[in-house]
Amino acid sequence: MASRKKNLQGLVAATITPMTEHGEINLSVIGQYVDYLVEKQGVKNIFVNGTTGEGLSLSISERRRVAEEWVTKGRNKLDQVVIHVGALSLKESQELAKHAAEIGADGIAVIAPFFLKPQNKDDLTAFLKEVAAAAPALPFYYYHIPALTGVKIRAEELLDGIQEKIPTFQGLKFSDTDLLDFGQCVDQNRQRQFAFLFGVDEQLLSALVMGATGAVGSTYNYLGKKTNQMLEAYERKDFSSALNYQVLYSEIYQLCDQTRFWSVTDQSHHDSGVWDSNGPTPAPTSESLQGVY
Ligand SMILES: CC(=O)N[C@H](C=O)[C@@H](O)[C@H](O)[C@H](O)CO
Ligand SMILES: CC(=O)C(=O)O
Repeated sequence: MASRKKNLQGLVAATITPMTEHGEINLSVIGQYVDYLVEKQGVKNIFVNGTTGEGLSLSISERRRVAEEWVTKGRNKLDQVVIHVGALSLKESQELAKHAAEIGADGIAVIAPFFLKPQNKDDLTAFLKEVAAAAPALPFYYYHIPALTGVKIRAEELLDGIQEKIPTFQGLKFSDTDLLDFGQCVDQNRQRQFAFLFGVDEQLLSALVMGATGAVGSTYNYLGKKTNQMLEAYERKDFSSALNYQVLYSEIYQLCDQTRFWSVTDQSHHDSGVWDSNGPTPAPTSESLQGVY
């Protein structure tokens, strides 16, 4: 069984992967990055090697080293470190899951295989189950991001009966704008203590209404403090203040137009003195995530 740590809740920053100007992972700034998130942004949970961290553009060995460094530097400072271990190869995904358990991560997350894709819920569940089984003591999160994986199986359908197949299943990271699907996931699993982590930062307020228990996102790297204020406003039912915070995101969105969200995170870390330069990204592409959803 998964160790029943307290549920993952609140904000989770999807970390970017620092690189040197020569295209090597730059582990040396991760300690400062941890301190910055905790002290300046009030964010104590992280999601490593995901979309923002460009985990799928890193080699397996790089992913292992990055994960290890975050866990080591986050010890006694961060609440939870979740490692994304999804890969096209089941064996690689299992290797990363096992490694996450060995280094003492707090959970693993997996996206759907996105080239030769599972065609139905049973295929997808079978893949996830095999990965989860490689780390039987770690909480397991399914990372639903259909706009990027192309796997459109509804999360609500996937979650139906999932705990019988995957006993370590502990939650969903939902990166999609289909709030009907998200709301149904929450509603149909009220008896289970799953984490429902929303992943479209600019729509978080709407997802809170639908029952989100937390959020994972790239913008919490630099808007963590502000978003925590939005969560507090929501808690005290001050919806007009909460909305003001959410509206801020449309400005960020404009800033990100024609660029990559990584660049914005990188620039904010640069301005805050977390590092001098992030250098190139792992894959020499210029793809922008603007308009993914
Ligand atoms: C595709 C992508 O990167 N999604 C991130 C997490 O799921 C979000 O944090 C977005 O970066 C953010 O919501 C802006 O669209
Ligand atoms: C946002 C997020 O969760 C990711 O970058 O994977």
